[in-house]
Amino acid sequence: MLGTFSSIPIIDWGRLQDPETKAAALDELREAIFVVGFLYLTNHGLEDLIKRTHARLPELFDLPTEVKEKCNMINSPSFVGYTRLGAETTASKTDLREQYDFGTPNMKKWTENEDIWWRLEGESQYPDVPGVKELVEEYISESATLSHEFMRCVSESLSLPPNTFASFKGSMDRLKFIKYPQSPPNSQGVGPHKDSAGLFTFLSQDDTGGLQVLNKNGEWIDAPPVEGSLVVNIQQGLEAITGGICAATTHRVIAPTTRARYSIPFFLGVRMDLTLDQLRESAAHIVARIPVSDDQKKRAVDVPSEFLSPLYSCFGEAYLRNRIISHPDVGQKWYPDLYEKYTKQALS
Ligand SMILES: O=C(O)CCC(=O)C(=O)O
Ligand SMILES: [Fe+2]
Repeated sequence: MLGTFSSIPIIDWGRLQDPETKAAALDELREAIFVVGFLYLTNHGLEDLIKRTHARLPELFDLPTEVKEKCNMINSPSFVGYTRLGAETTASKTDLREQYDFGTPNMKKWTENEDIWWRLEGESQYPDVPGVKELVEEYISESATLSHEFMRCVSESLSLPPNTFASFKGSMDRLKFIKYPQSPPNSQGVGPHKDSAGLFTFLSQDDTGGLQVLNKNGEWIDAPPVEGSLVVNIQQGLEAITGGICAATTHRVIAPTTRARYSIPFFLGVRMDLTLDQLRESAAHIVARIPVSDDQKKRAVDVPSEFLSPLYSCFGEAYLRNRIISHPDVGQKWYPDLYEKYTKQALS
Protein backbone atom coordinates (compact mmCIF):
# COMPACT_ATOMS: atom_id res chain seq x y z
CA MET A 1 0.00 0.00 0.00
CA LEU A 2 2.77 2.38 0.95
CA GLY A 3 4.44 2.00 -2.44
CA THR A 4 1.33 2.85 -4.43
CA PHE A 5 0.41 5.67 -2.07
CA SER A 6 3.76 7.36 -2.37
CA SER A 7 3.51 7.37 -6.16
CA ILE A 8 0.74 9.99 -6.10
CA PRO A 9 2.33 13.36 -5.32
CA ILE A 10 0.89 15.66 -2.65
CA ILE A 11 0.98 19.33 -3.56
CA ASP A 12 0.60 21.77 -0.67
CA TRP A 13 -1.37 24.80 -1.88
CA GLY A 14 0.12 26.88 0.94
CA ARG A 15 3.61 26.34 -0.47
CA LEU A 16 2.44 27.63 -3.86
CA GLN A 17 1.24 30.86 -2.21
CA ASP A 18 4.31 31.53 -0.07
CA PRO A 19 7.03 33.49 -1.94
CA GLU A 20 9.70 31.59 0.04
CA THR A 21 8.54 28.17 -1.20
CA LYS A 22 6.75 29.03 -4.44
CA ALA A 23 9.55 28.23 -6.91
CA ALA A 24 10.15 24.75 -5.47
CA ALA A 25 6.41 24.09 -5.24
CA LEU A 26 5.93 25.08 -8.91
CA ASP A 27 8.58 22.52 -9.87
CA GLU A 28 6.71 19.87 -7.89
CA LEU A 29 3.43 20.89 -9.53
CA ARG A 30 4.89 20.66 -13.04
CA GLU A 31 6.28 17.21 -12.29
CA ALA A 32 2.98 16.03 -10.78
CA ILE A 33 0.82 17.18 -13.69
CA PHE A 34 2.97 16.53 -16.69
CA VAL A 35 5.09 13.59 -15.58
CA VAL A 36 2.87 11.68 -13.09
CA GLY A 37 -0.53 12.87 -14.41
CA PHE A 38 -2.49 13.35 -11.17
CA LEU A 39 -2.00 14.65 -7.63
CA TYR A 40 -3.51 15.38 -4.23
CA LEU A 41 -3.98 19.07 -3.39
CA THR A 42 -3.87 19.86 0.33
CA ASN A 43 -4.18 23.01 2.39
CA HIS A 44 -6.43 24.63 -0.28
CA GLY A 45 -8.81 26.48 2.01
CA LEU A 46 -12.04 24.64 1.05
CA GLU A 47 -11.77 22.09 3.88
CA ASP A 48 -14.66 23.49 5.92
CA LEU A 49 -16.99 23.80 2.93
CA ILE A 50 -16.16 20.23 1.85
CA LYS A 51 -16.89 18.92 5.35
CA ARG A 52 -20.22 20.76 5.51
CA THR A 53 -21.18 19.46 2.08
CA HIS A 54 -20.24 15.82 2.77
CA ALA A 55 -22.31 16.03 5.96
CA ARG A 56 -25.45 16.66 3.87
CA LEU A 57 -24.98 13.91 1.29
CA PRO A 58 -26.54 10.92 3.13
CA GLU A 59 -29.72 12.93 3.68
CA LEU A 60 -29.96 13.90 -0.02
CA PHE A 61 -29.68 10.29 -1.19
CA ASP A 62 -32.08 9.05 1.53
CA LEU A 63 -34.86 11.33 0.23
CA PRO A 64 -38.06 9.59 -0.87
CA THR A 65 -37.80 8.30 -4.45
CA GLU A 66 -40.46 10.73 -5.68
CA VAL A 67 -38.50 13.74 -4.38
CA LYS A 68 -35.33 12.57 -6.17
CA GLU A 69 -37.22 11.66 -9.34
CA LYS A 70 -38.80 15.12 -9.49
CA CYS A 71 -35.40 16.50 -10.50
CA ASN A 72 -34.41 13.51 -12.69
CA MET A 73 -31.86 14.25 -15.41
CA ILE A 74 -34.40 13.06 -17.96
CA ASN A 75 -36.01 16.54 -17.68
CA SER A 76 -32.80 18.24 -18.78
CA PRO A 77 -31.26 18.62 -22.26
CA SER A 78 -28.18 19.94 -20.39
CA PHE A 79 -27.67 16.63 -18.57
CA VAL A 80 -28.10 18.05 -15.07
CA GLY A 81 -30.22 16.52 -12.32
CA TYR A 82 -30.64 13.22 -10.53
CA THR A 83 -29.49 9.85 -11.96
CA ARG A 84 -30.85 6.77 -10.22
CA LEU A 85 -28.86 3.59 -9.59
CA GLY A 86 -28.24 1.65 -12.79
CA ALA A 87 -29.11 4.43 -15.27
CA GLU A 88 -25.53 5.28 -16.21
CA THR A 89 -23.08 3.39 -18.42
CA THR A 90 -19.27 3.64 -18.56
CA ALA A 91 -17.02 1.50 -20.77
CA SER A 92 -20.17 -0.37 -21.93
CA LYS A 93 -21.04 -1.50 -18.39
CA THR A 94 -23.63 -0.27 -15.89
CA ASP A 95 -22.24 1.83 -13.03
CA LEU A 96 -23.38 1.07 -9.48
CA ARG A 97 -23.96 4.59 -8.23
CA GLU A 98 -26.57 7.30 -7.95
CA GLN A 99 -25.79 10.96 -8.35
CA TYR A 100 -26.90 14.55 -8.71
CA ASP A 101 -25.32 16.67 -11.47
CA PHE A 102 -25.31 20.47 -11.15
CA GLY A 103 -23.72 23.34 -13.09
CA THR A 104 -22.73 26.99 -12.78
CA PRO A 105 -25.95 29.01 -12.33
CA ASN A 106 -27.40 31.70 -14.62
CA MET A 107 -26.49 30.21 -17.99
CA LYS A 108 -27.83 31.89 -21.13
CA LYS A 109 -30.85 30.01 -22.52
CA TRP A 110 -30.20 28.01 -25.71
CA THR A 111 -32.13 29.06 -28.84
CA GLU A 112 -32.72 26.99 -31.98
CA ASN A 113 -30.50 29.13 -34.19
CA GLU A 114 -27.44 28.23 -32.08
CA ASP A 115 -25.30 25.11 -32.46
CA ILE A 116 -26.86 22.19 -30.62
CA TRP A 117 -23.99 21.70 -28.16
CA TRP A 118 -24.62 25.09 -26.55
CA ARG A 119 -27.68 23.38 -25.14
CA LEU A 120 -25.36 21.53 -22.76
CA GLU A 121 -25.03 24.78 -20.84
CA GLY A 122 -28.32 25.16 -19.00
CA GLU A 123 -30.01 25.64 -15.66
CA SER A 124 -29.59 23.09 -12.87
CA GLN A 125 -32.33 21.15 -11.14
CA TYR A 126 -32.17 20.78 -7.36
CA PRO A 127 -33.86 18.41 -4.94
CA ASP A 128 -36.54 20.27 -3.06
CA VAL A 129 -34.65 20.59 0.25
CA PRO A 130 -33.94 23.92 1.97
CA GLY A 131 -30.38 25.18 1.58
CA VAL A 132 -29.23 22.74 -1.12
CA LYS A 133 -29.26 25.21 -4.02
CA GLU A 134 -27.31 27.72 -1.92
CA LEU A 135 -24.79 25.07 -0.83
CA VAL A 136 -24.24 23.88 -4.42
CA GLU A 137 -23.78 27.45 -5.64
CA GLU A 138 -21.31 28.21 -2.87
CA TYR A 139 -19.37 25.02 -3.64
CA ILE A 140 -19.23 25.80 -7.36
CA SER A 141 -18.19 29.39 -6.79
CA GLU A 142 -15.43 28.54 -4.28
CA SER A 143 -14.15 25.68 -6.44
CA ALA A 144 -14.12 27.89 -9.54
CA THR A 145 -12.01 30.49 -7.72
CA LEU A 146 -9.54 27.86 -6.51
CA SER A 147 -9.34 26.19 -9.91
CA HIS A 148 -8.67 29.48 -11.73
CA GLU A 149 -5.79 30.15 -9.34
CA PHE A 150 -4.63 26.58 -9.86
CA MET A 151 -4.56 27.05 -13.66
CA ARG A 152 -2.50 30.19 -13.20
CA CYS A 153 0.01 28.16 -11.19
CA VAL A 154 0.09 25.48 -13.88
CA SER A 155 0.94 28.18 -16.46
CA GLU A 156 3.64 29.58 -14.21
CA SER A 157 5.06 26.10 -13.66
CA LEU A 158 5.69 26.00 -17.43
CA SER A 159 7.15 29.55 -17.36
CA LEU A 160 4.16 30.80 -19.35
CA PRO A 161 2.12 33.96 -18.59
CA PRO A 162 -0.33 33.16 -15.73
CA ASN A 163 -3.43 33.72 -17.90
CA THR A 164 -2.33 31.26 -20.63
CA PHE A 165 -5.19 28.82 -20.05
CA ALA A 166 -7.87 31.44 -19.36
CA SER A 167 -8.96 31.73 -23.01
CA PHE A 168 -9.84 28.00 -23.08
CA LYS A 169 -12.18 28.27 -20.10
CA GLY A 170 -15.88 27.59 -20.71
CA SER A 171 -18.75 29.37 -18.97
CA MET A 172 -20.27 26.32 -17.26
CA ASP A 173 -18.42 24.26 -14.67
CA ARG A 174 -20.04 21.14 -13.27
CA LEU A 175 -20.40 19.61 -9.82
CA LYS A 176 -21.65 16.18 -8.80
CA PHE A 177 -22.78 14.60 -5.55
CA ILE A 178 -22.26 10.82 -5.81
CA LYS A 179 -23.27 7.84 -3.68
CA TYR A 180 -21.90 4.34 -4.30
CA PRO A 181 -24.06 1.93 -2.30
CA GLN A 182 -22.63 -1.08 -0.52
CA SER A 183 -22.21 -3.69 -3.29
CA PRO A 184 -20.96 -7.24 -3.96
CA PRO A 185 -17.15 -7.57 -4.20
CA ASN A 186 -15.48 -6.25 -7.37
CA SER A 187 -18.54 -4.37 -8.64
CA GLN A 188 -18.08 -1.40 -10.96
CA GLY A 189 -18.81 1.84 -9.10
CA VAL A 190 -17.82 3.75 -12.20
CA GLY A 191 -15.91 2.14 -15.06
CA PRO A 192 -12.57 3.31 -16.51
CA HIS A 193 -12.91 6.75 -18.07
CA LYS A 194 -11.31 10.13 -18.67
CA ASP A 195 -13.30 13.12 -17.45
CA SER A 196 -14.78 14.92 -20.41
CA ALA A 197 -16.24 18.25 -19.31
CA GLY A 198 -13.08 20.33 -19.43
CA LEU A 199 -9.64 21.05 -18.04
CA PHE A 200 -9.13 19.76 -14.49
CA THR A 201 -11.25 17.81 -11.97
CA PHE A 202 -11.04 18.52 -8.23
CA LEU A 203 -12.44 15.49 -6.43
CA SER A 204 -13.27 15.20 -2.77
CA GLN A 205 -13.73 11.60 -1.63
CA ASP A 206 -14.84 10.41 1.80
CA ASP A 207 -12.70 8.00 3.84
CA THR A 208 -14.00 4.77 2.27
CA GLY A 209 -11.50 4.24 -0.58
CA GLY A 210 -12.07 2.55 -3.95
CA LEU A 211 -10.74 5.19 -6.36
CA GLN A 212 -8.07 3.85 -8.71
CA VAL A 213 -5.93 5.66 -11.27
CA LEU A 214 -4.08 4.31 -14.30
CA ASN A 215 -0.42 5.27 -13.97
CA LYS A 216 2.00 5.84 -16.82
CA ASN A 217 3.07 2.18 -16.65
CA GLY A 218 -0.49 1.15 -17.44
CA GLU A 219 -1.08 -0.20 -13.89
CA TRP A 220 -4.16 0.55 -11.78
CA ILE A 221 -3.00 2.06 -8.52
CA ASP A 222 -5.09 2.98 -5.48
CA ALA A 223 -5.74 6.64 -4.75
CA PRO A 224 -6.56 6.19 -1.05
CA PRO A 225 -8.32 8.93 0.90
CA VAL A 226 -6.09 11.72 2.25
CA GLU A 227 -8.08 13.75 4.74
CA GLY A 228 -9.10 17.21 3.53
CA SER A 229 -7.41 16.74 0.15
CA LEU A 230 -8.71 17.15 -3.38
CA VAL A 231 -7.61 14.63 -5.99
CA VAL A 232 -6.75 16.65 -9.10
CA ASN A 233 -7.23 14.87 -12.43
CA ILE A 234 -6.44 16.02 -15.93
CA GLN A 235 -9.50 16.11 -18.18
CA GLN A 236 -9.84 15.66 -21.91
CA GLY A 237 -9.94 19.43 -22.46
CA LEU A 238 -6.38 19.88 -21.19
CA GLU A 239 -5.32 16.80 -23.12
CA ALA A 240 -6.58 18.41 -26.33
CA ILE A 241 -5.07 21.82 -25.50
CA THR A 242 -1.71 20.13 -25.15
CA GLY A 243 -2.10 18.30 -28.45
CA GLY A 244 -2.58 14.98 -26.61
CA ILE A 245 0.85 15.22 -24.97
CA CYS A 246 -0.54 15.69 -21.48
CA ALA A 247 -2.86 12.67 -21.40
CA ALA A 248 -6.10 12.87 -19.43
CA THR A 249 -6.11 10.85 -16.19
CA THR A 250 -7.87 7.51 -16.60
CA HIS A 251 -9.61 6.45 -13.41
CA ARG A 252 -12.35 4.20 -12.02
CA VAL A 253 -14.06 3.38 -8.74
CA ILE A 254 -14.41 -0.13 -7.34
CA ALA A 255 -17.75 -0.14 -5.50
CA PRO A 256 -17.53 -0.39 -1.69
CA THR A 257 -18.39 -3.70 0.00
CA THR A 258 -18.93 -2.74 3.64
CA ARG A 259 -20.68 0.64 3.55
CA ALA A 260 -21.73 3.39 1.14
CA ARG A 261 -19.09 5.70 -0.34
CA TYR A 262 -19.73 9.39 -1.12
CA SER A 263 -17.72 11.71 -3.36
CA ILE A 264 -17.92 15.22 -4.82
CA PRO A 265 -16.13 15.96 -8.10
CA PHE A 266 -15.93 19.50 -9.49
CA PHE A 267 -15.20 19.72 -13.23
CA LEU A 268 -13.62 22.89 -14.56
CA GLY A 269 -15.36 23.51 -17.91
CA VAL A 270 -13.85 24.16 -21.32
CA ARG A 271 -15.16 26.33 -24.18
CA MET A 272 -17.72 24.45 -26.26
CA ASP A 273 -16.78 26.07 -29.56
CA LEU A 274 -13.04 25.28 -29.58
CA THR A 275 -11.99 23.23 -32.61
CA LEU A 276 -8.97 20.96 -32.88
CA ASP A 277 -7.54 23.19 -35.63
CA GLN A 278 -7.75 26.29 -33.43
CA LEU A 279 -6.08 24.33 -30.68
CA ARG A 280 -3.20 23.14 -32.77
CA GLU A 281 -2.30 26.74 -33.53
CA SER A 282 -2.77 28.19 -30.07
CA ALA A 283 -1.24 25.23 -28.26
CA ALA A 284 2.11 25.08 -30.00
CA HIS A 285 3.82 27.40 -27.52
CA ILE A 286 2.34 25.52 -24.55
CA VAL A 287 3.35 22.11 -25.88
CA ALA A 288 6.93 23.28 -26.44
CA ARG A 289 7.32 23.74 -22.66
CA ILE A 290 5.88 20.47 -21.43
CA PRO A 291 8.48 18.08 -20.00
CA VAL A 292 8.82 14.81 -21.88
CA SER A 293 7.37 11.76 -20.17
CA ASP A 294 6.98 8.22 -21.41
CA ASP A 295 3.40 6.94 -21.21
CA GLN A 296 3.44 4.39 -24.04
CA LYS A 297 2.49 1.59 -21.61
CA LYS A 298 -0.52 3.57 -20.38
CA ARG A 299 -1.65 4.39 -23.89
CA ALA A 300 -1.53 0.70 -24.82
CA VAL A 301 -4.29 -0.16 -22.29
CA ASP A 302 -6.10 3.19 -22.16
CA VAL A 303 -9.68 4.21 -23.00
CA PRO A 304 -10.17 6.49 -26.05
CA SER A 305 -10.39 10.31 -25.96
CA GLU A 306 -13.39 11.88 -27.65
CA PHE A 307 -11.85 15.32 -27.89
CA LEU A 308 -8.92 14.14 -29.95
CA SER A 309 -11.09 12.32 -32.48
CA PRO A 310 -11.37 13.99 -35.90
CA LEU A 311 -15.00 12.74 -35.94
CA TYR A 312 -16.11 15.76 -33.91
CA SER A 313 -16.08 19.34 -35.08
CA CYS A 314 -15.39 20.94 -31.69
CA PHE A 315 -15.30 20.27 -27.93
CA GLY A 316 -19.03 20.86 -27.64
CA GLU A 317 -19.86 18.08 -30.08
CA ALA A 318 -17.40 15.65 -28.46
CA TYR A 319 -18.85 16.43 -25.03
CA LEU A 320 -22.41 16.03 -26.29
CA ARG A 321 -21.49 12.60 -27.65
CA ASN A 322 -19.96 11.65 -24.31
CA ARG A 323 -23.10 12.71 -22.40
CA ILE A 324 -25.42 10.85 -24.78
CA ILE A 325 -23.43 7.60 -24.46
CA SER A 326 -23.17 7.90 -20.65
CA HIS A 327 -26.85 8.74 -20.13
CA PRO A 328 -28.62 6.92 -22.97
CA ASP A 329 -32.16 7.57 -21.66
CA VAL A 330 -31.56 11.34 -21.57
CA GLY A 331 -29.77 11.22 -24.94
CA GLN A 332 -32.60 9.34 -26.60
CA LYS A 333 -35.22 11.73 -25.29
CA TRP A 334 -33.58 15.04 -26.24
CA TYR A 335 -31.27 14.10 -29.12
CA PRO A 336 -32.83 11.04 -30.84
CA ASP A 337 -31.01 11.52 -34.18
CA LEU A 338 -27.64 12.07 -32.53
CA TYR A 339 -28.27 9.11 -30.24
CA GLU A 340 -28.64 6.89 -33.31
CA LYS A 341 -25.54 8.36 -34.91
CA TYR A 342 -23.20 8.27 -31.89
CA THR A 343 -24.16 4.81 -30.66
CA LYS A 344 -23.13 3.41 -34.05
CA GLN A 345 -19.80 5.28 -34.18
CA ALA A 346 -16.66 3.65 -32.82
CA LEU A 347 -13.90 5.93 -31.52
CA SER A 348 -10.59 5.17 -33.09
O1 LIG B 1 -16.30 9.03 -7.11
C1 LIG B 1 -15.14 9.17 -7.44
O2 LIG B 1 -14.21 9.10 -6.63
C2 LIG B 1 -14.79 9.43 -8.89
C3 LIG B 1 -15.95 9.91 -9.69
C4 LIG B 1 -15.62 10.11 -11.13
O3 LIG B 1 -14.58 9.75 -11.58
C5 LIG B 1 -16.57 10.80 -12.01
O4 LIG B 1 -17.75 10.88 -11.67
O5 LIG B 1 -16.15 11.28 -13.08
FE1 LIG C 1 -14.18 10.82 -13.37
